[in-house]
Amino acid sequence: MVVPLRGLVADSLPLENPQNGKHSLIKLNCNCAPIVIRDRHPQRRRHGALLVSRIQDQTRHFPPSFLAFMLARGSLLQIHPPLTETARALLAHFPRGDLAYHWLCAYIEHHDFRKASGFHAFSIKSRDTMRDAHVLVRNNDGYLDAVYNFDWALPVLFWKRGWIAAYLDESGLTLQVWGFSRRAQALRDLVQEARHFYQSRTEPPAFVTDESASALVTAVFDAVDMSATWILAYLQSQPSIMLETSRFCVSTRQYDSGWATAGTKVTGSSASREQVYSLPPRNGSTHRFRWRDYWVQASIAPLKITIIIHTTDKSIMFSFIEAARAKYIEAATACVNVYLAQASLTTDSMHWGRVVTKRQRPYATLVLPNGIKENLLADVKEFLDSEDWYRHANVPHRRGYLLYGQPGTGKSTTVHALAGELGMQIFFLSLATPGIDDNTLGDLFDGVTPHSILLIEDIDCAFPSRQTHVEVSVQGPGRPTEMPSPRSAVTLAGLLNAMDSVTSQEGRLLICTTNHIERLDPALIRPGRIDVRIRYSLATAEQLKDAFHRFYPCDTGSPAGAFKSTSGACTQLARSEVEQLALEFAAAIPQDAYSVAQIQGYLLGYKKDPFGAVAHVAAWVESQRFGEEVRRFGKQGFLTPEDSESD
Ligand SMILES: Nc1ncnc2c1ncn2[C@@H]1O[C@H](COP(=O)(O)OP(=O)(O)OP(=O)(O)O)[C@@H](O)[C@H]1O
Repeated sequence: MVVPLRGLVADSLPLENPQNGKHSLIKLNCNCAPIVIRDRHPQRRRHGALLVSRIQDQTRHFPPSFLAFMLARGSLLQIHPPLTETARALLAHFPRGDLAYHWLCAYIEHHDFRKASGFHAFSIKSRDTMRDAHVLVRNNDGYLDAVYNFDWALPVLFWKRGWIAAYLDESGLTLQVWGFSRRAQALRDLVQEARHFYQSRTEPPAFVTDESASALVTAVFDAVDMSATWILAYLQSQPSIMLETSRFCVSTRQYDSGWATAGTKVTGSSASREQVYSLPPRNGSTHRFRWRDYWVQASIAPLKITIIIHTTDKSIMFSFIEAARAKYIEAATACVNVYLAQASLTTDSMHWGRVVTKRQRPYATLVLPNGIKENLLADVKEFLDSEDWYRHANVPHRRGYLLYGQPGTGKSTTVHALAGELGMQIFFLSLATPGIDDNTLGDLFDGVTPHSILLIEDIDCAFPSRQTHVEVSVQGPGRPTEMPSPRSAVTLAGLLNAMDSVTSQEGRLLICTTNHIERLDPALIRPGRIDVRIRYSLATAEQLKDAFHRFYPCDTGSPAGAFKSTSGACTQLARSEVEQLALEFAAAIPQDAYSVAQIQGYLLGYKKDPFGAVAHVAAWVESQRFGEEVRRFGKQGFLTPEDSESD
């Protein structure tokens, strides 16, 4: 039998009888010549003839490339016999990037691969280089897995309650469904099945680009925004990310708490102590991982992180972000994150960038005169709890504190301990940081997140106050006559503006520290800007005793609890003994003469030896006095500007 069908290329192909699965050879002799079908079985010969006539009939529904393909691979000859004249194809188009497009592509690729014959086209790569892997063949032997990339240059024909032809072009995926009836149902079933397959598959879906992911829920996180920090930390906690990538970025720098505690922390031992290093996701990398029931793709670029979740349900993205945030906060509760101002890579602006993580310092370890730390804590708590009151009273929900006094008296330590106690983060601002001026200062104030502390240390160093200008310019001989030049590009007016800014975050605490309150402009510390001032003095007798107790706890569980006795043996001291020693220690040191930092420095020389600390303290005090004398004596000939200021 000869059927004329021009323009198609074919050869000897097997014909499968769908009834019994048996094959017979059909000779298609084409090449612009009539097709010849040879089969000894009259039934099948008739069937073959019918098929070929259908080919002609359906030609208008198929793109030429599809027809060529079907003949080339023999798929067309597998068409089920009950295809009749009345059968018409149902056409369904799935635009590129639509979610159903992803389901169907993945489903067809997966299933077609499973029953692949020699006519299928695949490109095969090692897993390491894959960008759009469709079918992974796992070896689990530690070597790279093979990846078969389905080649969509050729259309696919398969049976699913009806014959379905699928082909891809620029616009998306087109399906043609044939059957006597219920073609729409066949299509619906296919889409549904593909969806289930997609959701439950264990292999990651193909990488998607921004355009092809238009239907998927996508979120972009600005690298300088705090949320990017949560996401990065969260990504690092996903073990599958670590499995998939073989290119690591290794860091011994202590990133933020999330990264340090997020599960992929790697520790290696050095001779003396354990070194911790982390493997943060690399810039320029893209990762796919399973999150709950969804596939997530994360692309990390220098300026942004893009998260694409294979779903159309926005609430899944919100849950993802919330999970990242919660995990970050949970990890951060054991630490205090200190954010530092950083210049932007692209613009002239500054933002809160680098994060330094500090171990929490228990608030109880603060050694301050009676009531100071308790009052401060109560005041801050009251402020944080009275947001509603501030709103109703139309007062900006902000509070300013000034901690002032001698160096080493615990001002910075207080802020650190307070942040740890209340689970707050610190935004540390040094007004002398290059790049910070009146313009960028406002952005930094605005960028402080609610429920955080904005800490400006040594606020007096940034610019001399109006009073200081006068004082310094009337100094006598031997003193610097010119005004000290400002060390910050920020002006007093700029700082006052930033403090008063209406856009500045609500619920933030501003804490400034200074060693020289007298140098501050009164406008800077007026109520409304600075509401509470706390003076830090040199150690009182009470603080001396407290400092001693902190060094030599009576708690048996504490690693610092075993001490050398007078005989040199290791022993545990009774509370009464420590109290007695603390009294002796405090009595030997003059009050208001030394900072807690100085006392701490002395006690560090007697870490396990409270008796030694008490025995040698008088000599230490004497040596300090002597040192002071020498310093004064030396001043006659070697007076420095710093010395003159401290006088
Ligand atoms: N009141 C204190 N309570 C507990 N520790 C203190 C206290 N004062 C000082 N220290 C200890 O001394 C060291 C220096 O303290 P800190 O930096 O808080 O002082 P400071 O007043 O901020 O000094 P500066 O004005 O020079 O910045 C810290 O390690 C801290 O442990």
